[in-house]
Amino acid sequence: MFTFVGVAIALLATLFAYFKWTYKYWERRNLQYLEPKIPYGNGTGPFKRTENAGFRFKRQYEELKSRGWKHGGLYSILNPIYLVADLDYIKNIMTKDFHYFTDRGIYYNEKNDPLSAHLFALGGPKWRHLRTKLSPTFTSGKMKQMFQTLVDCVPQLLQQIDKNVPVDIKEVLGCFTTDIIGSCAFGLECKTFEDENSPFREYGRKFFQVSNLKIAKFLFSGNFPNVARTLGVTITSKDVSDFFISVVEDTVKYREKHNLVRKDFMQLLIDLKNTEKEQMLTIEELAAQCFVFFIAGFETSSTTMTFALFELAKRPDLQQQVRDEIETVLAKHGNITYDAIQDLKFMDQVIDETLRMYPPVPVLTRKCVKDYKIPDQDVIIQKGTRVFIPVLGIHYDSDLYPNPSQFDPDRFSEEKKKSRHGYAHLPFGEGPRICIGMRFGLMQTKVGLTALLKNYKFSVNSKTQTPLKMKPNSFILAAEGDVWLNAQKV
Ligand code: HEM
Repeated sequence: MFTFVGVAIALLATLFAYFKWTYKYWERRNLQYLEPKIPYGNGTGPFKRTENAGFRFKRQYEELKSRGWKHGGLYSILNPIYLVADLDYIKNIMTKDFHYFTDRGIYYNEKNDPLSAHLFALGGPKWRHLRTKLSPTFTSGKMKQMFQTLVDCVPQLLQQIDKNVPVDIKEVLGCFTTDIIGSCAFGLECKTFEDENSPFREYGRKFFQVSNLKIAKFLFSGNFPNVARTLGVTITSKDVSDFFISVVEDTVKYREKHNLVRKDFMQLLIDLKNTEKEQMLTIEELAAQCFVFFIAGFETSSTTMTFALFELAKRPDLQQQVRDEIETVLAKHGNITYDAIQDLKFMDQVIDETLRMYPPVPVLTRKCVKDYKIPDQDVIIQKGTRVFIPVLGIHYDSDLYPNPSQFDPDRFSEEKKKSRHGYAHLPFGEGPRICIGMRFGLMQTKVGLTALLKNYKFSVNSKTQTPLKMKPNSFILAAEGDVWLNAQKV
């Protein structure tokens, strides 16, 4: 018994000493750091989350700035994290010196969880190859070709608003973007409005439901990716994975058998699969890319529309300004067309401001892939270090955006945009790893907002809990609970 207690104490003491030694890493590398706590460093454990991680990094950004630091060290369990506050440093990392930071440092496991090996997570030459091949999928020409598919989803959206007043706008818009992405990425009619338990909606929702176990897996695999791979840790649950892989297999088989060609993402991936000889895409790799378009594409745009409508519902004057612009532009173009959407300049400002206050991805990450010397500093970021860019912190920095909690689209007038640092607004990221679907995301957001604001006046219903709270356990910034709006026909 005494021996066991003795061994346990010795082990604990060794572990404690190891943590203490590790937590001197940044000191040894000559970088100021925020004091970590054993065992989670500067983070929180999976079971004590009371806020979205974006807010923690926002506070840490504010802490660095208040100390006059341009950057600083943090720890996630036993791993050093490099947190950047200076916008020029951020520009170097994301763009100028990108070749040192080509990877995102997100865990994936091709063998046990094939859907996790997608463009967002992949690094190195595999990412570069796919990115080059997939980029032509998102040109403005391709967006124009897909435009009608988006517009075709509008009548069901409007029907839903008519049927349900007050309306749970987050849910309705989630269905709208699921239908759009389902059609463009999988070439399928998801019919989520007709069947609220349609598998695309169900599995899409499930992917974003974050349990403590999922957070624990994420924390573990992010910090110890090699051990996690050896242990076969998976991020996508089996039913979600089975569903998406079988949908893709069936669709590819059907199209190839019937020589069916459609103007959608799926087709571009099939072409890639069939034309590439050397680095041919397997069906699983193809499914992973469809999956990421779906996952990255529906929730980001539906939350953006939700937050924009929520803010506009509180400001009838701004709401009317957007409506007036829609009327003028549609009178000129006759209908909701691709070109009409490009002319909605004030709506662009509203969306930019919404994405400033509610960036769906509140923290951006990179992984250093070769030792990098910070310009003008005696600090070297070692290969393998994860780099975090606190987007939410930057977006709420009152030096960049005075009175940051106020919704003010005027901040994004051409003149004001020019007067700010180019990296002060990062809702889509920047550099070669910028969101590949940005054009598509903006297009569906603008189509949805145009259709809704043209036809309805929105106000906040008393069932909505204000001020809005953000989900603590979510990878993206999303409202906790429903967002209920009153909709009155114009
Ligand atoms: C409002 C809508 C959207 C927002 C705010 C958004 C935001 C982002 C952000 C912040 C990143 C990381 C960029 C970086 O690290 O520099 C990203 C990457 C990505 N997004 Fe989006 N996104 C949106 C819509 C979409 C859509 C519609 C799609 C696909 C159809 C998409 C697919 C992707 C993919 C595949 C990546 C990974 C790109 C790479 O690593 O090469 N996103 N997105």
